Amino acid sequence: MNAAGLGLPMAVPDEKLPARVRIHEVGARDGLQNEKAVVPVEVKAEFIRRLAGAGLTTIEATSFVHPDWVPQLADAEQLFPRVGGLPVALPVLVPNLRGLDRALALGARRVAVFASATESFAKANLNRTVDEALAMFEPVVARAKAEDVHVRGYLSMCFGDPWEGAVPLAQVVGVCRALLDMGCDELSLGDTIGVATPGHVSALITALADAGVPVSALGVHFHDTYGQALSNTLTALRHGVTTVDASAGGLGGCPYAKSATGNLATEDLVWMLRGLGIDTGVDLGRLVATSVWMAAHLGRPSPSRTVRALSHQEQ
Ligand SMILES: CC(C)(COP(=O)([O-])OP(=O)([O-])OC[C@H]1O[C@@H](n2cnc3c(N)ncnc32)[C@H](O)[C@@H]1OP(=O)([O-])[O-])[C@@H](O)C(=O)NCCC(=O)NCCSC(=O)C[C@@](C)(O)CC(=O)[O-]
Repeated sequence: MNAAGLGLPMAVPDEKLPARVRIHEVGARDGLQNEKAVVPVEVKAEFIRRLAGAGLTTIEATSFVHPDWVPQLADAEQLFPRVGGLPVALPVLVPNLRGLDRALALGARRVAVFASATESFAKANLNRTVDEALAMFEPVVARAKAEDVHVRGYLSMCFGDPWEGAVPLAQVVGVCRALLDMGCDELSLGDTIGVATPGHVSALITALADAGVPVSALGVHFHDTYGQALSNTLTALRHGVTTVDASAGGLGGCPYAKSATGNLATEDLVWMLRGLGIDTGVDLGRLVATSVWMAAHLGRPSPSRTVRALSHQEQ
């Protein structure tokens, strides 16, 4: 499948949009953690190699969490050495010092802690209150920074929570500030259940900026439950955000959040950005082929509209 020569629309220059966007690819971690079947480690490694071959430069590889909590990623020790030598950034999730030790022992240079804006999700995902989870992350971030390891701070349920409903902006801003103050290099604003709309995205980024959070430190992480992920992304870009999380083929969800569906598909994102003349360095044809290949392993078609449109003869 070759996406070249498809008559892509001409880009109209828009000075509010960035010239380049960094895609933080989460398919191998956020995507595969939610699959019922455990994908064999060699297939995961090949997935990551193919994603790198398609031009993605930040590929979240796996999680060093308790294997009983996320059995789909229990093979982190086997996976990381298989891909660690790739010339791309390979962040991994670590909830605590035990997870950080495991990741550092294998040479990980980028880690992510994952906080929640709500008490319900903190309890479901980490068996902790919001404050207890932040206390658990503090020594993780301190040790990672001491070792010159880059730290991302995820913040889940920024726009709505399946148990608590609407999440006040001030609550989100407070946890973002705590993550930055403990030393996180960047934040990822998670719409874990995909309920955000563009006005809400605008309101949150404005509230964060008003609280002194630099927009350059923000990434966005949208799920596409209500079909809003691209509109939300465009809104974030207009506010100056240049890091966008996406999952190849739209794989994903979260095992500890009721109603979380797939992430924004990387192909859908790349299609939109190309149309806007925004550089990502991604070869869309190779990426689509990768998602078609992974869909075959999972035994079902990719939910990504772009994958379906560009590969209808192959699925
Ligand atoms: C944090 C814990 C461990 C607390 O779970 P806990 O049960 O409270 O654990 P604990 O601290 O009481 O320890 C119990 C045992 O687990 C061991 N243990 C403790 N930590 C580890 C570790 N890292 N690796 C291996 N073993 C570990 C520890 O050593 C101990 O072993 P024992 O002494 O009894 O033999 C657990 O809740 C957990 O692993 N949670 C992870 C959940 C998860 O990964 N969720 C998905 C990622 S978040 C997400 O997807 C959202 C995101 C990021 O995409 C953004 C968005 O969309 O919003």
